[in-house]
Amino acid sequence: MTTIIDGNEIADRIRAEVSACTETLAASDVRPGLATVLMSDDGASETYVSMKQQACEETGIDGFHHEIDPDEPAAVLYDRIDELNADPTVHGILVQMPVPDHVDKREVLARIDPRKDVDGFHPENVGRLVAGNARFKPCTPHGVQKILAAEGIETEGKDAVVVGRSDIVGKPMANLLVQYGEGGNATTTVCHSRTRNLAEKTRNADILVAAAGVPEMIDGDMIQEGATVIDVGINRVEADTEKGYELVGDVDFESCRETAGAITPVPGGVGPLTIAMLLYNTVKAASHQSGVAVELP
Ligand SMILES: Nc1nc(=O)c2c([nH]1)NC[C@@H]1CN(c3ccc(C(=O)N[C@@H](CCC(=O)O)C(=O)O)cc3)C=[N+]21
Repeated sequence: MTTIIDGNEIADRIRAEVSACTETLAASDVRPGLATVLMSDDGASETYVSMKQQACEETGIDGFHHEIDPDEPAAVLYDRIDELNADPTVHGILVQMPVPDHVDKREVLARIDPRKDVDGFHPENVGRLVAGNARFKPCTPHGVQKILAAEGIETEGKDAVVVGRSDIVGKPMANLLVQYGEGGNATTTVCHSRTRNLAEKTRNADILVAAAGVPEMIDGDMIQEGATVIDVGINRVEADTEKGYELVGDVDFESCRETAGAITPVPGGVGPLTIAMLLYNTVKAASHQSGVAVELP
């Protein structure tokens, strides 16, 4: 029997734990604050940012939302980041990606105070993660680790294959899987657009993480019987629905569901965990900055 992993349920449990932490902080008059900055007209980005703000409200986190017209010069965004860095009510800062072409993405990531970098994308935090001393684990890969733990899926000694090498998912995911300790110790392979004989690699995976951003690229004959299949892809594809699109993952769910031992759906799989781990990192940031201890799992 294939397990269809319920990401919403796992995320709800983590959100309850985060709420307990915000109560602990509130008892010391600390209210965690998360600033989100959107410099884009993209509909999907708007949806995701508003979901993050909603999630903050539900867990006792102050959400501060900032919108910058995508036609403004890059300096407007840089100045806003400087202001948020200096604002003591803001413990976490998230600049929604992608930013417009005339904005230097690397400058954005490097400019955020690394102690407020709840995405974990600042070079200092990337370095710490790789060194096995993470401050903030990037939300999506951290969420995948939480899914594996919640489902009792051991990673130690397993063959893990990550498809995709992005800075926000593929690279940190592979790093976490290969590291010493819980949720790590896997023999990890990273595949990407230049990989030869991809199916040969993916068929070797006990744990397959699909994060290439290519709709339904992983099909049933590319996976091993009983594999754990984690689908990080969230692709809007045109469809005859009310909204004019539907969400599909990087995994062809129907063709994989029989063969897989466990599989995450899209939506309702990894996505909700990404948001839960953002709340988690925000509470962690507030705890560090205020010196009030919390017990995050
Ligand atoms: N600095 C930055 N940090 C991010 O974490 C970040 C970002 N930029 N840019 C865009 C991506 C995308 N992202 C998602 C988070 C949750 C869902 C999510 O919860 N999805 C729901 C469905 C949502 C829907 O219905 O559209 C699900 O999968 O069940 C999706 C996408 C965070 N991102």
